[in-house]
Amino acid sequence: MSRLDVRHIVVTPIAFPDPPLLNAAGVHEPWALRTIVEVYADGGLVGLGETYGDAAHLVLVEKAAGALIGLDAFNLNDLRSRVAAAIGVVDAPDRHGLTGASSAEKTLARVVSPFEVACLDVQGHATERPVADLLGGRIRDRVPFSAYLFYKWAAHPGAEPDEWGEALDAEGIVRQARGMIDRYGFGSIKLKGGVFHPDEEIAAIEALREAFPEHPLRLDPNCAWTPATSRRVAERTTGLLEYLEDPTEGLAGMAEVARSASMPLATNMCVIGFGDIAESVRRGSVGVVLSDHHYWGGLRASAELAAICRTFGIGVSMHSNSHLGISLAAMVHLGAAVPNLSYAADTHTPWQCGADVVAETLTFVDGSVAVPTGPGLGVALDRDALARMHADYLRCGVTERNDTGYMRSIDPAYERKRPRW
Ligand SMILES: O=C([O-])[C@@H](O)[C@@H](O)[C@H](O)[C@@H](O)C(=O)[O-]
Ligand SMILES: [Mg+2]
Repeated sequence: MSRLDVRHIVVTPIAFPDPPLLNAAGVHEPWALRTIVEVYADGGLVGLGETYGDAAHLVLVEKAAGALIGLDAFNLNDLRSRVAAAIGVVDAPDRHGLTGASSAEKTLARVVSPFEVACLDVQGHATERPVADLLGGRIRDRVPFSAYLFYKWAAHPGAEPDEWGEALDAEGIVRQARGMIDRYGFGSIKLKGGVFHPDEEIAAIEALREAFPEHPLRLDPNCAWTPATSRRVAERTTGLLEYLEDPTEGLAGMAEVARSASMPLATNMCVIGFGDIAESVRRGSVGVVLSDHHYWGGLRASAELAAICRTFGIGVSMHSNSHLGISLAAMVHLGAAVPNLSYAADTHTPWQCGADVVAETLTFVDGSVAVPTGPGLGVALDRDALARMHADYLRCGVTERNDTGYMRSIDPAYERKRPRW
């Protein structure tokens, strides 16, 4: 096949309603932001990508798009070089800090990612093969996800309650788990912690264990605890958790906790780039890495990460932020092709409350999503939804995810602390 050149790229920032989910940084704003990338190539082929919508990131994505015209959609190395040259050495951190520290390397990876996914989608359409085949071929036909529970308010201030209702204690969390498992069939459960005193979050884990004796459980406080608190929680949750995610900050702190914890420690906050892996292995900081193609540089980079983890006997799962159906499809293709996806992946899909930018959203059956068999990612844009969500972006007034700022607008005494306990 001859070259398949990129002719035109459309970058569209969008917003969709987000429930008031609580975390260690504050609370989700009423709108979540994403950016949708459409890459048009020779022969009328189009590929899709999805990424963050924060203003500083959007500027870089737009800059990169301009540099990719004429790129051969099969040359993903050239894609990375062009993006690097277009944006220069720049660090565009996210404000919430829930995906760990920022760096120029991570910023570049974040900007490359949606274009890489879109080019793989183009390649898939050109070859009439699913993206999973381009990543080495599917090892599984269905990719398992976990129920991702959040403490939450019933509604944003002044708004109508959302479909999930309030969850501010163990009883509310068990109710939420039941609703999510009834609807999606998830076979494992993750609780987003770092919101209440660790004793309350341990009580929620104990209540989940009682209500769901067979479901593997995880707890993720996003580094809200000191190493000493983390060790205490690890001891009290022995036998309850399949892994404890990012209890404390940094590779040294995690290693200190890992030395006494009976369960593996997982992370999407301290091993966030290839440069972190050697030190993590040397220190024994983590037993599971949650890959995320949005900030590891795309699907191929995430597959490389998984191969390195395999070498060192480190487990692999997938991290999630608020996302829509293009990202879900990308995660499913990656999950299908990674041999050592050792844990069910995270997803925020239930929190979208049905909103999507793709025409036919992939569905969960028994907690898993079937790997699409059609060409490319196997999802198509719903153009009316895209236009509606872009209009929402323009009118919603949110240009950057700011969980702490939003929380402070409701409770001026709120302070962001890491660690808090
Ligand atoms: O959506 C959230 O509030 C999560 O806390 C998210 O931003 C984290 O990045 C994530 O889910 C995690 O696993 O740390
Ligand atoms: Mg996490």
